[in-house]
Formats: sequence, C-alpha cells, structure tokens
Amino acid sequence: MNFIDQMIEKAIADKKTIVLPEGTDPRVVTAAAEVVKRKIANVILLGKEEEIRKAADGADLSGIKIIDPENTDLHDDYSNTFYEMRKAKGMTPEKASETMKDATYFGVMLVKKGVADGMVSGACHSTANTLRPALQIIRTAPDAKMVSAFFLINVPNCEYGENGTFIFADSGLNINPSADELSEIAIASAKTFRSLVGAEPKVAMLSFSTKGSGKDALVDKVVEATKLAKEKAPDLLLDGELQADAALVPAVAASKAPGSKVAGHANVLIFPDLNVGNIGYKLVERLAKAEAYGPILQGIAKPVNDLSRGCKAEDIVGVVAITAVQAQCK
Ligand SMILES: CC(C)(COP(=O)(O)OP(=O)(O)OC[C@H]1O[C@@H](n2cnc3c(N)ncnc32)[C@H](O)[C@@H]1OP(=O)(O)O)[C@@H](O)C(=O)NCCC(=O)NCCS
Ligand SMILES: CC(=O)OP(=O)(O)O
Repeated sequence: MNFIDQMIEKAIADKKTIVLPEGTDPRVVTAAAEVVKRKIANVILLGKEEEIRKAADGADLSGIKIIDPENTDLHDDYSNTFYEMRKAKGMTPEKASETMKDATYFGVMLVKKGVADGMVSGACHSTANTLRPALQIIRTAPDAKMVSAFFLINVPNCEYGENGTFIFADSGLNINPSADELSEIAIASAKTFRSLVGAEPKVAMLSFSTKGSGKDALVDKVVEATKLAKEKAPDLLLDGELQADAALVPAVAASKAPGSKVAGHANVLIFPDLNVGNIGYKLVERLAKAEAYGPILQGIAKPVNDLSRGCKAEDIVGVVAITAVQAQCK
C-alpha cells in the first residue's frame, strides 16, 4: 500500500474533524465532498453557503458543516480570545473583531477552541498568509523549539529513499535558517518520518559540497548544522554535508562519501534554505511526476497545514488525511 493510502486508512480508523477555510474554491469543495464520502474525516467548510454551493457545481455536500465567519454566533467569543492573546502586541478589540471575519484566522481559531481537530488551507492563499495566523494563535508545541514545514514526496517507480517516499524540509516556512535552526529542522523531520512513514529515517544535510569538496560560508552553515544535529541526536542516522546525488545514489556515495551510513540511502532531505527547498520540491513534483503533500507543519501545538496554490483536489484529500492522522497523535 502506498503512503497516502496508509494515511487514509489510519484517518478512517479514528475519524477527526478538519476545517477547510477556502470553501469557495472548487478544488477544495471537490476534495471536501470526497473526504466525507470516503469517511476520511468530518469536514467544516467556511464561507457563505450560497457561494459554496455555486463552487460545488452540483457536487453532493451532504454531511458537510458550513460556517460563515462573517455571520456566526462564535464571532464575539473568538474575537475576544484573539484580542486577549494579542493585546500585548498592540491588538485592539476593533481589529480583533475585523480579523476574526477572515476565514483563515477564523479556521485557526476553530482548531484552537477544539471545534475542529485540524485545518488545511492555502489552495488560494499564499503560505505567509496561511501560516501567520497559525503561528500567532496555535503556536509552537511545548516539546519543540520552532515550527518548520516539510513536503511528503512520493516519487513513482523510484529506487531511492524509502521506495520513492521522502521528507523534504524545510520547503515552506523558514526562509534562511541558522545552523542551529537547521539542526532542529533535521531532528524534527527525522522524528516525523519515523512516525508518519513508519521507517528508519536516514537524514542528509544537503549542500553543493560533499565532505569538503566545496568551500564557502554557505557550506560552513551546513557543516555546522550537521555537527550540532549529531551532538543533539547522537543515535540518529544523519550525515552531511552531502550533494543530492551522494545522498541518494549508492554508486555516487561510494566515491564521494565512502563509509557514510546515510549517503546513498537518504530518505529525509534537509535543504540549506527555502530557495532550494521550495524550488527542489517543485522540480521533483513537476519533472518526476511525484505526489507532493504539504507544506505540512511540524513542531506546532495542533495540526494546521498548508497547500500550494498549484494543488489539485486529490492533493487536498491527501493533506486532509495526513492532518487527521497528526490530530490522532495530539
Ligand atoms: C510565515 C512567515 C510569514 C512568518 O514570518 P514572520 O515575519 O515571523 O511573521 P510574523 O512576525 O507576523 O510572525 C508571526 C508569529 O509567528 C512566530 N514565528 C515565525 N516563524 C516561526 C517559526 N518558524 N516557529 C515558531 N514561531 C514562528 C513569530 O515569532 C510571531 O510570533 P508573535 O507575533 O507572537 O511575536 C514567514 O516565515 C514567511 O514568509 N515564510 C516563507 C513563506 C513562503 O513564502 N513560503 C514559500 C511557499 S511554500
Ligand atoms: C508551497 C508553495 O510553494 O506554495 P505556493 O505554490 O502557493 O506558493
């Protein structure tokens, strides 16, 4: 069974409630109908019912709860909670009330309040506008130092990684992580790989250099991050700095990084910054026709996950299933 079918099976076994704030996007409505039909999760769609029905174009919406953030009894309570949380940062009651009419903020608050177990958004909003409300309201989990974002990548007919399954991180949130942040992203991604994929993580700290073949401050950061990650998690199979071919291909690893237990077998790829992390996942998705689910957040107190604006309805179904499985572990 492939990765996403496993996620769907797990989600069905202990059904959670997921809010989808972008209720007027046809891909989101199609995905919502599919999720409910297959009993993957209960769904709350946000928006005006009339507009959601228009976007559904006749699709069956029975069993889906609809809430209009601009017209709901929950508004005053949610605005007040948001004001209390943010007043030290200059929030006013008026601004909080306006903000809670925004579907993304309102959806995150549904998760905060426990009405929904998780949220998936980003089909028609930028990542910054999707993740900022989550970082402000849900915040970092008590056992994490920071929030980061990964893609679960499934490459068809691929002999590398875990039968073509990989985590790529950070591909969505942290723009230019320090060496210490990079080490945290690597350790968090390994933990996530073990819990979601159920296999031993082998973490490659990627660079344009393998074991000193290139010299630059950009390489130094990855070398330092590798050292810090090894100190913090000595039992982890983690190595760097490695080029992508040395990380993935055993024959290349044998010549560029002989003796490495990770080189040639990596299934968790840690990118040095968001330029390469985001470009890298999109190249693999489009050129290798890989399934790409994410950006999925790790280190956040409750599951909130993003999408690419280029996503398809089936990607949304996959991210909803992953979100529901994350909610089972909270
Ligand atoms: C998401 C993003 C907007 C957050 O940036 P920011 O400048 O820190 O934004 P804000 O200051 O408004 O941050 C909101 C809150 O989140 C917190 N935060 C930001 N990054 C965080 C992280 N990685 N982990 C935990 N908390 C974080 C901030 O401390 C802040 O908390 P506060 O308001 O209570 O002080 C920014 O990191 C970003 O634009 N990332 C790239 C997104 C992107 O374009 N991706 C490519 C497409 S996938
Ligand atoms: C994840 C990502 O790159 O999002 P978008 O394509 O919406 O910018």
